[in-house]
Amino acid sequence: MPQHPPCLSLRQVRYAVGSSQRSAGVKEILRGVDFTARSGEVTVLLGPNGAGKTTALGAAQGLLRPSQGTVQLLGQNPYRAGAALRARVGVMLQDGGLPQSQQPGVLLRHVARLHQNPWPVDDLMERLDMGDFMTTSIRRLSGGQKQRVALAASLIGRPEVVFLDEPSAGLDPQSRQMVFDLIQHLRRLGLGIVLTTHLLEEAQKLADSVFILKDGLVVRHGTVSELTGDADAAATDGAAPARRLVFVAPRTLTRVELESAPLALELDGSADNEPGARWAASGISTPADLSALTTWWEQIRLMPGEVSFEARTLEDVFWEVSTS
Ligand SMILES: Nc1ncnc2c1ncn2[C@@H]1O[C@H](COP(=O)(O)OP(=O)(O)OP(=O)(O)O)[C@@H](O)[C@H]1O
Repeated sequence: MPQHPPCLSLRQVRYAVGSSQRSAGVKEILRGVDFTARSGEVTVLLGPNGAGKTTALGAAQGLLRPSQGTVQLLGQNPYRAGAALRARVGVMLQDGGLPQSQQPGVLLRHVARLHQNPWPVDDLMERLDMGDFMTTSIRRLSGGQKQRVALAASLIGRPEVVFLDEPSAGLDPQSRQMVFDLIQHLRRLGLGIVLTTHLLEEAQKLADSVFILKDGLVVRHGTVSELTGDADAAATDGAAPARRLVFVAPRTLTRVELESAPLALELDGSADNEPGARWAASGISTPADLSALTTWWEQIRLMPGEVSFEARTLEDVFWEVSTS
């Protein structure tokens, strides 16, 4: 399948603060970041607190000037570009960036008038179910309502690229689904969507491509399947990164039985080794590992109930990266 064209690229971007003259010295926040986002795709930037996500997005939007490296946003250097480029880019401001005394309807109609071909306010209002609070001042809105106003404001100018910072933080499941649907719609329209989130389940569902940042460097990137190992498994002879298998033991396992297990076993959410306890076997990456486990069940005459195989998730990958 042909790849979509890049709408944003960071190449070996470094960003340092401080001065060698000061006692604190120079602190390098970005240490050579490579990042690409494509039109018609959702690109998710993940990373633990302090990894450098906000700084990288600041460089991507032209708010910061990298100490080294290049940034191209819609083919231009965003730090040098003027209003014409800014009109083609949407940025979702966090709550603090919204004018608190305004009503959402007044704000969105005002912003719409600043653009040549704005997204119809009524359509956005409907897609984000904002009808009930369009005439309430922003100050009085709930956190989730403010989130939706901020999202609508970032889209009203029909940008080609949109930066969404935690777009569904604090939303109830119904509102979150609306935001999901809107993001899918934006993707179909061909926008480049750059998203940061701490909700890894959301990232897993939405992302075409994921970049994980740690200590100012991209430590992993790829599609969700590539990162969780599904793609490897399909491409090779079935070997994949280690997974977990959870089973319910209908009886207590003896110490001797546990010691003879071919793989590391641990209780999974059950407090005691008693009938009905859930056990997890980790480190399963080949059919031979599975076979060793079933052979062991046969040897100890155990017929487990509820066997389930847990696929690796983006959350597993994130934890591996964060704790390594
Ligand atoms: N101007 C600055 N001066 C000194 N340190 C800074 C500056 N800007 C950022 N930092 C530090 O750089 C690191 C990366 O910050 P950044 O805000 O980019 O991280 P983040 O990944 O967005 O974190 P979070 O998930 O907590 O928002 C942090 O340790 C932060 O304290």
